[in-house]
Amino acid sequence: MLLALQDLHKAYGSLVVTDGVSLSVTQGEALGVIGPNGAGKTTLFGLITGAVRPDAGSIRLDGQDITALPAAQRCLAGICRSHQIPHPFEKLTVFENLLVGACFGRRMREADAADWCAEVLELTGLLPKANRLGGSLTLLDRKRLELARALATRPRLLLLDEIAGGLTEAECQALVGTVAAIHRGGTTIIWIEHIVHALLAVVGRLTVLNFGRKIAEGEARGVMDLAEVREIYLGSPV
Ligand SMILES: Nc1ncnc2c1ncn2[C@@H]1O[C@H](COP(=O)(O)OP(=O)(O)OP(=O)(O)O)[C@@H](O)[C@H]1O
Repeated sequence: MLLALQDLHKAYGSLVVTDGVSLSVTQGEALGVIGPNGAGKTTLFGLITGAVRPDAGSIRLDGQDITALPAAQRCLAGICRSHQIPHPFEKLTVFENLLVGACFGRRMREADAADWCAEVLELTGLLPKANRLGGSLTLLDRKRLELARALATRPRLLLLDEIAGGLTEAECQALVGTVAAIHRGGTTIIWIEHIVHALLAVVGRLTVLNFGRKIAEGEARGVMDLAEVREIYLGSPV
């Protein structure tokens, strides 16, 4: 098992955001996470990356307890995420943005980092924009850069937070192709996404959260067909 979350709890005051969530991801798997706004999906990524400390429960990577490991150490261990709202280093070029990930997020030597970042630029379609400033990009390219920066850290476990939102259908399809290629390359992925058809093109398994609880999990299309999921998530009782 690559990642195992056991009975995680997190509350902000009286607001319970993560309520006894357990889940496991095997090496090479692609898992989708869906749920209504405020269900606790992004908080789950915070817990996995170390930005958010759980009130109770444990997180294991490769069987090792990393619950108390700081975020930077988890990145070095191979866990990296993208954020829902891209925040590139606006005054650095696209290539430099990636170098930061490779050199500081993974401590690659500069020459290795440059080679790897060139590969990531190619994979994410950003090669023609390598010398553009991060702050000058369109939404699609900012989203690509957000994904590319995470990838630059050479993660074993890549966490994607709503990367398809706000894109046109053609842009969304292009992004799906990129994520599928990353997955085929052997990277384990957990993807939070509201654009369900994009998610289903890549993930084999789905976890559904509602009010901080896991309410369903299993083979992706089977989960989407569950009456409870359709009612809670799609607002359409069957
Ligand atoms: N640092 C914080 N302090 C207080 N409340 C928080 C904090 N972080 C998240 N919350 C609250 O926790 C709840 C879950 O937030 P979270 O962002 O995890 O949900 P989500 O499922 O990712 O939602 P969305 O689909 O809208 O991104 C929300 O009600 C949010 O306002």
